[in-house]
Amino acid sequence: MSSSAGENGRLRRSTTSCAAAAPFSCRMQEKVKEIVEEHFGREYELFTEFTGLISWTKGAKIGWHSDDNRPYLKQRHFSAVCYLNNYEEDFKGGLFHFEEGDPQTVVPSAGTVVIYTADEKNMHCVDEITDGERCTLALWFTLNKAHDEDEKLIQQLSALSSNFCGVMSDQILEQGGLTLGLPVSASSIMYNLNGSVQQDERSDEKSEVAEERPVDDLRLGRMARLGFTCSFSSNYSGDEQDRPVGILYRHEEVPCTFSNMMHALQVIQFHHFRRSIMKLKSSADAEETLAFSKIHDGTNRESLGKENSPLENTHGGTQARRTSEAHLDADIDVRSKRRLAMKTGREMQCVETEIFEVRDFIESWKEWKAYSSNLWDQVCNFLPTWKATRLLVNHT
Ligand SMILES: O=C(O)CCC(=O)C(=O)O
Ligand SMILES: [Fe+2]
Repeated sequence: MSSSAGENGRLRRSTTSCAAAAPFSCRMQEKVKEIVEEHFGREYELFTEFTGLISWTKGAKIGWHSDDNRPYLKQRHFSAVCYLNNYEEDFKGGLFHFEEGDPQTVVPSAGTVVIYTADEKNMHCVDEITDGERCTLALWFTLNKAHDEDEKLIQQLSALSSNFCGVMSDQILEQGGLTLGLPVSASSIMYNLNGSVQQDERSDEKSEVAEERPVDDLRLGRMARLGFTCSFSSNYSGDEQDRPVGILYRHEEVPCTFSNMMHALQVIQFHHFRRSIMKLKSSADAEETLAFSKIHDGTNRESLGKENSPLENTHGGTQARRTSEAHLDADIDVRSKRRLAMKTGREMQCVETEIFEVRDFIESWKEWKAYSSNLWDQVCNFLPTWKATRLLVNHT
């Protein structure tokens, strides 16, 4: 880990590994808090006021502001933004700038954390995202214990567990218990950084409406990005947040039911994530197969050149290309060839993401259920300790 202190009490710190990739990481939170405490000489004095996993997509930006620039944000004393992916590689635009001092510009890269005081000494902005998705974990810290987000979460989980204590986690999930109980993140209220009108009131500059239709509800907005919409049962009279929903993928009904919108979004996002992992694995397999085939028949794929790549052939190539493919055919089976195409062909990759298999989605739905059921068991397990210490600490 390297770090350098700048003027204005800022620190920019880079880690060599990306611990931030773990989505629900208390450890990450604690680590960042320690860094902030140490840098600002506030050891053991800070409480986490807000943690948000934030996705910035095309059109999103934030103008010059300080992070405490509203009366209801005055409890924010220190800010930390952890970058979870890479400028230029994963998204375009989205540079972070301080109005003055050093460093003036921060180039987001996975594992880098920028920390600064939340007051007007550190006015900053983020350039518009012009392509891709920029992912960050934003944290604000406070000296005021009354604004400790851990304590609020513990209270909510306690209330939930007292309703469902002793009930099988599976049944809780069936009734929507877990998704109902987990707090709707503040980010769904504060941020809708999808290129539609920016809802963050802290910024005086509103971003332009991009070509996407403005979606007020972040959950619906995120579903829409992945091709899904919600269908609501008409005969429901309860709280809107708890309304059971069905989903459609590109107007086709998906045969799964969800306790509420949040639950649907969780499964959809998990499915998306699971598919991307599967793709990565497949392409790694294909690479291995290819390497094996090179050893086996002495073919050097590089020397075949782009014209001769098997990918070209999947798009209907010339006879010459086919000949090269036939050469490779000796060792690469049809499945591996498809995988290889997925890895090397951007065009092909796009086509692949369009393919939606209901059976695959149901698999994700089941896996998510098992995951959240396990998570619930852990919450129940740790809750007594959390309540006693009034702190969510990592027990693993
Ligand atoms: O994502 C960033 O780089 C900074 C975000 C920011 O300034 C904010 O959320 O207040
Ligand atoms: Fe900010």
